[in-house]
Amino acid sequence: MERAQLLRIQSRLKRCLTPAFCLDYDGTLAPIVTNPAAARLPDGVAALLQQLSDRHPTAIVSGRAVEKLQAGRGAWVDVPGVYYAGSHGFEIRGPNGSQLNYTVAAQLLPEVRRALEVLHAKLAPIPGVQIEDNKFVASVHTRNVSAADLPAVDAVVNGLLEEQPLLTRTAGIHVIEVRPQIHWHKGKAMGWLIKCMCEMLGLPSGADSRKATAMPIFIGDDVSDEDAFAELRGGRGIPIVVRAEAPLRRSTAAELWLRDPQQVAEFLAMFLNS
Ligand SMILES: O=P(O)(O)OC[C@H]1O[C@H](O[C@H]2O[C@H](CO)[C@@H](O)[C@H](O)[C@H]2O)[C@H](O)[C@@H](O)[C@@H]1O
Repeated sequence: MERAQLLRIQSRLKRCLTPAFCLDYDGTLAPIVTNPAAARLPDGVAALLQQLSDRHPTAIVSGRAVEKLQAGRGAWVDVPGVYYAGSHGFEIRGPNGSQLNYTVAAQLLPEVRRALEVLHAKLAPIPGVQIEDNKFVASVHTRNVSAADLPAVDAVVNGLLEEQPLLTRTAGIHVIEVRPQIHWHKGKAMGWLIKCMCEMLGLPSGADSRKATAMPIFIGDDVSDEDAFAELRGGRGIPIVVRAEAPLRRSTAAELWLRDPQQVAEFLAMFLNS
């Protein structure tokens, strides 16, 4: 990260007690891989998250279902002090053993289950399609689908939404996602999480005092992260996009830039050495 960017961060952090880290998973902490089921944290990153969460409020805000990330056999993050907002924020959980367990739009879960069944049945004939169950979100991966077949995938998803208007579609990197149609996203989830983290850590948590308490640092690489970046513009936080190339100003609401997950890890490590 350039010196000018670091100075901007330092001057914003001077106005509050602590940074609050909200970190996307795929493409931010874990490098992008062709098989969505194989995306894992690089060596050392779980330890880094542990140390970070010992000192500062720290959360993973991801499109993945919380179960895949949080704890237990085979969980991909499994760091005791970390908070989670999974399924793009539809499910929020506190660290292992905490009581915080909040879901948004639980009444639409049966709709998402039904959508998964329909997608499996109708997309099975199209080579390369992978369907991932992210609990509140049905993710249709198109990375391995030929360009000629993409319109057919689109048509199936649009047909499904005609039958299930309580759901909507969003787009990510080679993925179409079907989720509840309500005004909730990573940005809203981040705001709620920070309030909860301040409360649980005994930090001032009222709407006004929070501004001087926790300064959100959101790092993400994907379309859904833009909702969180937008909430933090204008000094309300530190929105950082992860991209291989420096982003054009209009292509993101983020104000700062890191190149890849390795730079993200280096950036986070800085907060342990300062
Ligand atoms: O919010 P995130 O944690 O970034 O999750 C967004 C989506 O990430 C995953 O898909 C992406 O990463 C895969 C593994 O590197 C890659 O194969 C895929 O093409 C990317 O779109 C995840 O599988 C999705 O369910 C998430 O919504």
